[in-house]
Amino acid sequence: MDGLFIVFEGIDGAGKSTQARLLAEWFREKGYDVVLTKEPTDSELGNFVKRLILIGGIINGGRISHEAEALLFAADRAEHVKKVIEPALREGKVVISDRYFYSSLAYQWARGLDVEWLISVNSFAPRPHLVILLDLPAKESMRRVRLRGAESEFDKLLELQRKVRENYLKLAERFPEFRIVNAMAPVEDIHRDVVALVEHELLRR
Ligand SMILES: Nc1ncnc2c1ncn2[C@@H]1O[C@H](COP(=O)(O)OP(=O)(O)OP(=O)(O)O)[C@@H](O)[C@H]1O
Ligand SMILES: Cc1cn([C@H]2C[C@H](O)[C@@H](COP(=O)(O)O)O2)c(=O)[nH]c1=O
Repeated sequence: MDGLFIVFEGIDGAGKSTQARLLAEWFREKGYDVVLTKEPTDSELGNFVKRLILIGGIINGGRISHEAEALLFAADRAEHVKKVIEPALREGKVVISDRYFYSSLAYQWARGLDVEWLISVNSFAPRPHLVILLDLPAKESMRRVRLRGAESEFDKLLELQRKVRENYLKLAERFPEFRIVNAMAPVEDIHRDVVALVEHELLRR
């Protein structure tokens, strides 16, 4: 594949969509053809998955299993890969995705699934050239997304974000495409760090 494939990952509110948009603008100003995309996708399947997570995974009054949830994310991803990512890369475009299969590894692992099973379920997904992990403490994530429900709900969500963050840091040790960026910095400073990583990758090609 000739194009360049970059993924932003991180816990909720880490600044992925902000940085993905800024990076897409940076590439476009330089004359590159860019596809800015995300997961879950904006397709019918992706919207179904998004609605399902928002209502806590409940179908017909019962919670679906975490395995079924992981497979639904993977089904949306398979369509994303076949219909959007691979065609754009074949045409030599820059593809920037806000979340990808590493989100399944970090989140569904935090929900108790086996990470090796998750890796195998997602093995159809081509590895990107760069994964930019926007690393943020869970408390700041909660402040940014303003998830202020009942105290018990807040504690549960905070604990989940903590686990997800830890998982991402473990994944960064396992997958060499990861680069960690401090997401506590101001937006413009993070963008500058991201551009430096991308320029380094462009020089290697
Ligand atoms: N570096 C930053 N410092 C402070 N606030 C930020 C920073 N980057 C983004 N934000 C703010 O934090 C919120 C979440 O940002 P954004 O939507 O980019 O994150 P995200 O990682 O895509 O979130 P989600 O995973 O929930 O979709 C927004 O209100 C955004 O303006
Ligand atoms: C792709 C993917 C996502 N998730 C989770 C992560 C977030 O909590 C939501 C998506 O929210 P966003 O505001 O659109 O980023 O879904 C997941 O658990 N597993 C995945 O594979």
